[in-house]
Amino acid sequence: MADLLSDEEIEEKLPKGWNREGTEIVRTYEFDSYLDGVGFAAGAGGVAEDAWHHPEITITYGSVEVRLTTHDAGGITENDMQLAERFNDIYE
Ligand SMILES: C[C@H](O)[C@H](O)[C@H]1CNC2=NC(N)=NC(=O)C2=N1
Repeated sequence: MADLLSDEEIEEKLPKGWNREGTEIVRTYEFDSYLDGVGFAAGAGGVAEDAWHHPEITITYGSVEVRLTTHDAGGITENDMQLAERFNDIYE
């Protein structure tokens, strides 16, 4: 199981556009259409399933909020950071 990251490590490792909120890291991705957001969420879901590490995804009109934490560890680990980077790769 991945180890919890320290406060300093979290700040240092946060991928572009992501912020820390307690025991989670969060990013809201903006889209021109609702269905673009749905498509992004579907892709993110596939990447998450491959990684066996699952985010909370909230789809609204024009944006998708993604929240990551490592439930097994009770906080933020390297697994969250790596998946956040992969979500950024899908988006960019
Ligand atoms: C039993 C199963 O391997 C675990 O529940 C996996 C599944 N997906 C997961 N997703 C997240 N975000 N954190 C976990 O600790 C986690 N653990």
